[in-house]
Amino acid sequence: MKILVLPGDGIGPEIVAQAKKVLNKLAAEGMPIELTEAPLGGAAYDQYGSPYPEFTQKLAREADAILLGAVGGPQYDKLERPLRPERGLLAIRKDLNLFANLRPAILYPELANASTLKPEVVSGLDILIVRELTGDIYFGQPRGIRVNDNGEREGFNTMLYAESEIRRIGHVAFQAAQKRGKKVCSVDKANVLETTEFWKEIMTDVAKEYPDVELSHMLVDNAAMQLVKAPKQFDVMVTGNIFGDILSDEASMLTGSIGMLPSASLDANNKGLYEPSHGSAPDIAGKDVANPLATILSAAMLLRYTFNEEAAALRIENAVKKVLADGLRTADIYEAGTIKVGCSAMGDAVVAAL
Ligand SMILES: NC(=O)c1ccc[n+]([C@@H]2O[C@H](COP(=O)([O-])OP(=O)(O)OC[C@H]3O[C@@H](n4cnc5c(N)ncnc54)[C@H](O)[C@@H]3O)[C@@H](O)[C@H]2O)c1
Ligand SMILES: CC(C)[C@H](C(=O)O)[C@@H](O)C(=O)O
Ligand SMILES: [Mg+2]
Repeated sequence: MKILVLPGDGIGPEIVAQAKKVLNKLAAEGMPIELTEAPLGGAAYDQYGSPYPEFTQKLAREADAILLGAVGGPQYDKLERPLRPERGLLAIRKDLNLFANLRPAILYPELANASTLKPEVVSGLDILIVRELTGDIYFGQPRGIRVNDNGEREGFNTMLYAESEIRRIGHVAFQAAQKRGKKVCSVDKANVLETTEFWKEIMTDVAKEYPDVELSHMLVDNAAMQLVKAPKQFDVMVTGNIFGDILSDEASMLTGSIGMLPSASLDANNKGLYEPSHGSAPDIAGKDVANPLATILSAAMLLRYTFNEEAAALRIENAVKKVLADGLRTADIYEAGTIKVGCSAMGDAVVAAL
């Protein structure tokens, strides 16, 4: 079980250290886990002058799975675009063909009051957002900033999806729905954008292969509204790269905090990169206050999806439930009557609960 660890920037090293404690505990019990480490993002730029250097690329290609913290920070925002940390993340996703991004938004009952929604609206929430991750306006060419014919500067990007890209993410979504609530909601902006009108057409076609799954379509603006109005109407949501980015951050708050939302980014063979859905949180970096649970839950997804270690994954998820039931909370999910702990203490508590 070759796992490459990419701590990244900001809170990345702090939260990844907690997930490593969990994996090391399983390794000490005999699971054949081998951890290696490399830089990605700003940390890689500082060391190698590139956000996705060859050193990291070689290890990433060799690994079975990758655990990432987060990348980015204001100190890198003035770099030329290709050198920015976020480009390193996009590059590794593309390089490894990690097109299927699974972002489960699950409300743990202990966090019902931490959710921004009323308990009756959100209790029992369990949505899986399936976000296409290697296409769309994130990668479409041409792109850039140029001077137009009127001599004025303009920025431009291209929203692009090939039929094969839509089909393969569609299959991921429908197959996930078959194992869950048997509903897929495909989110588009087909009333305005040809790319997503095409998306809708292809999704409708893919659905014919899954007669046991109900397909619905929703415009993205309405979907954003419905997520906060009545989120339990959703089972699996499938959408493109940019809409999925935005809707998954929105969905995270229904679960109490962005610090609770893990993710898996998979290729066609379940090689995967696993990371919390949040960023490097520069505002709280280095203070030992970040919530490491999204990263720890990402390690559980890693064991489940890449290694088929369902029992170990469940054990980690149950350990997280136990520490929440014991009342432990990082600052982002703290409420009166619970016990506030730091990032590292939360990691230790999860290991103890294992
Ligand atoms: N996958 C990634 O690596 C990733 C994802 C999103 C943003 N980013 C990058 O991160 C940097 C900061 O972006 P941002 O501020 O827009 O988003 P962010 O997700 O880093 O932070 C948004 C807010 O959520 C809080 N937060 C995030 N994670 C938390 C955690 N685990 N525990 C407690 N609070 C947490 C932060 O303190 C901040 O207030 C940018 O450079 C951005 O490009 C990286
Ligand atoms: C940092 C950025 C490139 C990234 C994205 O937009 O995909 C992040 O927001 C995410 O959600 O993983
Ligand atoms: Mg995002």
